[in-house]
Amino acid sequence: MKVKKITLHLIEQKLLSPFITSSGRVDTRESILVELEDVDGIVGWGEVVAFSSPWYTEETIKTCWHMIVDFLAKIVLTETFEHPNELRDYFQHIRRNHMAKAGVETALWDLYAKKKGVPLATAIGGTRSYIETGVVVSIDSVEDVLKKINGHIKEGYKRIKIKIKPGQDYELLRRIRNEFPTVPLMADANSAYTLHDIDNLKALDKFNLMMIEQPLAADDIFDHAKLQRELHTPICLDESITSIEDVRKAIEMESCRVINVKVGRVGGLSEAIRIHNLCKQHNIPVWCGGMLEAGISRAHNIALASLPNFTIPGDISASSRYWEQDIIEPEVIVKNGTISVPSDVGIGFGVNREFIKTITKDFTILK
Ligand SMILES: O=C(O)CCC(=O)c1ccccc1C(=O)O
Ligand SMILES: [Mg+2]
Repeated sequence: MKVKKITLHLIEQKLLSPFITSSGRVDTRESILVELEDVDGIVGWGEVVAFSSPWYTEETIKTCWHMIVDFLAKIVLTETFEHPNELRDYFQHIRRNHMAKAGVETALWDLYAKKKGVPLATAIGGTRSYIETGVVVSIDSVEDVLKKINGHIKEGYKRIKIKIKPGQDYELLRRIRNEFPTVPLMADANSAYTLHDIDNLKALDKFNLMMIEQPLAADDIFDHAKLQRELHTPICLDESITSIEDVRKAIEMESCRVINVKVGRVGGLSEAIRIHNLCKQHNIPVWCGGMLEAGISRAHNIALASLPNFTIPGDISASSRYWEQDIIEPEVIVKNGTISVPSDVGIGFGVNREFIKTITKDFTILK
């Protein structure tokens, strides 16, 4: 593959409803769409999933724009690639900046699959034609959380994830379990607790949660190992896992029993696949996390979740969960809690350029 042109599209869309976690709130969502065009005129699409402010990781839309324009683009435009895995080595001397790298790398994967004439899911070794999926309810009043859960169960989602924080945990979960005693349920704390809260966290064991996601600090695997020894509920790591090396250490230390894989957080699909493979060897189930994304990242997630060790429904909801209109065609629909893995080449969805134009705030062309 020889890329001759990179177009970055900075888009902004309003979420249908604000998304609130213990560490941040999102009302409008900026994203960078990465369009790679090769010498034969074939186009691959990626999406940078960083937020406008650094509440979830240290990256922002602006740092990603800077990284791609000033460092990553040059590598992609200079080198010739046989396979997208090679990009990982070229990017190695640039530290971190995983979401910027992933935006470019996933576009190269789409291009690669299109040139091979196969769906992206096939190109990465996916084995499922349908994926099971869950949905996330953000922090809200107990009454509204119960109402939303009820709606999502009716929509068919296979698993409900709620956001918790100190003071909005025990009572909320008690009320949820009262009304929905058997629904597959998990809680995501986005690092809102410390080991001082250990008794409060142990008290949540009785709600039969599938897992508790990232209770402790975003860069920690040491305290999580201590906590996991005290909890019956499996811990799932999200923020703490930024690479396969983090996974190796977390498994060895027994810091968690489940891992949330996000392509952007770990720097691309190649790293996500390696993480999937390592977890499979160690019988650690994985699931695909979400980033309130637009359709291109959603399509990459669907392909990723078709790998065999993605055995737990992920945060890959329907386009209509967050958007009035998605940037891809057709939009992603959830039927009986499942999404079908597309059989068209590459990401398997069309990209709606006309709609993208109407939500574009800035763009740049790099050659
Ligand atoms: O539905 C989604 O896209 C995922 C929602 C979600 O939980 C989330 C959204 C943005 C940033 C971090 C997280 C998280 O998994 O912690
Ligand atoms: Mg999380």
